[in-house]
Amino acid sequence: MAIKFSLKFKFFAKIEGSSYQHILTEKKGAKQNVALITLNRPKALNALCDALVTELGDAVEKFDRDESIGAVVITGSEKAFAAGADIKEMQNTTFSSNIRLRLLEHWSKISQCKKPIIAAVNGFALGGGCELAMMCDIIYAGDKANFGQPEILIGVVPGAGGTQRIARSCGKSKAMEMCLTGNRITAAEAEKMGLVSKVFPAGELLSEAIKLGEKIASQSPLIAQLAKECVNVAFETSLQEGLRFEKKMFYAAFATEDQKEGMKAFVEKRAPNFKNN
Ligand SMILES: CCC/C=C/C(=O)SCCNC(=O)CCNC(=O)[C@H](O)C(C)(C)COP(=O)([O-])OP(=O)([O-])OC[C@H]1O[C@@H](n2cnc3c(N)ncnc32)[C@H](O)[C@@H]1OP(=O)([O-])[O-]
Repeated sequence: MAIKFSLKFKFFAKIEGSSYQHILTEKKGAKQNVALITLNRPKALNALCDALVTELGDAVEKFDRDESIGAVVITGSEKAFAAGADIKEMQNTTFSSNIRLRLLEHWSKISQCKKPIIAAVNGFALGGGCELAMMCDIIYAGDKANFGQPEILIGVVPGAGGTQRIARSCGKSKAMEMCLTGNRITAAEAEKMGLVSKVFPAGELLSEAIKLGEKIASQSPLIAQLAKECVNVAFETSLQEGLRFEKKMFYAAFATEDQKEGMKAFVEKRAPNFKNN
């Protein structure tokens, strides 16, 4: 009985976010349908230590399963979104311990989320921080943000998608320049090269990101999930395969009640009332 109670309590506490040490979680927006996860390790500029990434993965997974949530926002502080993986924690690991302990495997929980994730980036987004932002679906940046893959400066290569995601979304030359020099780019440059969707004054960034989350959360969650999957397929397959996949998803949308409601509402000149069905 006692065991049952404590397990139940632990589960509840985690959902509320109170048991997390390195992140804060809350629900935002007029309908409380946007999850906000704030990286909160200020002394280390939100360096992504193993414990932080484990908590982040756990929170993302829980919000992904929470039917009241339609979009997730991940942010940091005004000084740093995240200054990279934790160098102090990594410095003495070895090739064999990396394999044995499956280093970085749990980072993939973020990109496996079915719901749309928005990165709201102020300050440094370096190394693993830049890679974390790129695991999200949309990046909004504050005007003082800067992005970079400085791994080469400390004798390693990016390990959580930097070489692959920059190359795919911004082309070879930009990816090579960032990964071979470790140079940082400004928010304006990141916007110009398509890494970032929009740039806002730093103080307005979070509210804009939440507003975007609310807009996404007001759509059918079911259809938003399909749309996210379709866009992601573009990064993983040929154009013909991607077009075929998109067409199948388009056909499949007609099996949902939300498609019927969406089109009916258009014809009746009213707002749709999506049921996630
Ligand atoms: C995931 C797969 C592959 C990814 C690999 C990577 O990401 S590799 C990493 C790629 N990233 C990088 O190479 C960037 C490394 N960071 C920097 O270059 C600079 O900190 C800065 C330019 C971001 C800010 O300069 P600033 O003068 O404004 O601030 P400051 O320097 O005084 O820092 C304040 C405190 O934060 C600490 N801390 C900061 N970052 C990390 C970290 N990643 N780790 C641990 N700790 C870190 C710093 O030690 C200090 O604590 P201390 O010693 O006082 O107890």
